[in-house]
Amino acid sequence: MALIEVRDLVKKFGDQVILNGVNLDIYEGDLKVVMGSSGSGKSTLLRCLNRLEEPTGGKIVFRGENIMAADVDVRALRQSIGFVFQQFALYRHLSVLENVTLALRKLKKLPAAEAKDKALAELERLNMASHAGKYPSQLSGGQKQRVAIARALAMDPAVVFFDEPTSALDPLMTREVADMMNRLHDEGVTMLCVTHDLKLAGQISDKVVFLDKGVVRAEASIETLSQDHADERIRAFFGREADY
Ligand SMILES: Nc1ncnc2c1ncn2[C@@H]1O[C@H](COP(=O)(O)OP(=O)(O)OP(=O)(O)O)[C@@H](O)[C@H]1O
Repeated sequence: MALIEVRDLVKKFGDQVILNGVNLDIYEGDLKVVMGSSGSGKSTLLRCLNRLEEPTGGKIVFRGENIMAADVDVRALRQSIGFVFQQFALYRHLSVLENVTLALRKLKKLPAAEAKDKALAELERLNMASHAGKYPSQLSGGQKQRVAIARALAMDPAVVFFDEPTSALDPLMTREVADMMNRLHDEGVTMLCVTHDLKLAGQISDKVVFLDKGVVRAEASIETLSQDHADERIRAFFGREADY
């Protein structure tokens, strides 16, 4: 059984149809990448999956539970989904360690010492423990993103969502984040990443989902999508300067 099953998902804003029947399965251990042109609804899809947006129709089943049901525990749902954003979303006035500890104290209600140990272990996992006492302004973009990933993982989520995690990063730092995501994939962490960064997609995933005009148009390797796909528009989209 898939960890997340998306069936015929529809999302409209007024009479603008953004998602028009999306079908997608995410299995435990997947590192799945969703690509699509700007405005194709990638972020909206992620936001429907953790109920930050109210879907207009269709079905989302998460760990066997219909999360569109009226009585779903949205707080618990959000706690089981880690989120990593383009702009890192770290608190500037808190140290790296405090940034990772905060949610463990506030949401998981861990005692201070336990929260600190857990946070340090996650920072260690992301090769960031030696930076624990620094502030975000003292870190490179790639390092900030690794702290954001450590913070997401510290909550022991069932899946981590990434929304354009490398948009603010140069190619070297993108590689750094991609390497880390690959390592987490090897460790069995389930991840769903939306991006328009072909480099990142090529570095982290052998299967890419193409979202176009509100539906999943194709799911295949970038090589297949760029070279062999029958739809010329898909070949053109994935055939862009792909020097990954
Ligand atoms: N709260 C909202 N109200 C109205 N329209 C919205 C809202 N959120 C998103 N949209 C519209 O939905 C469409 C899809 O937006 P979304 O951010 O999901 O696309 P995207 O594929 O993630 O784009 P990008 O790659 O540019 O981030 C856009 O046309 C956007 O203007």
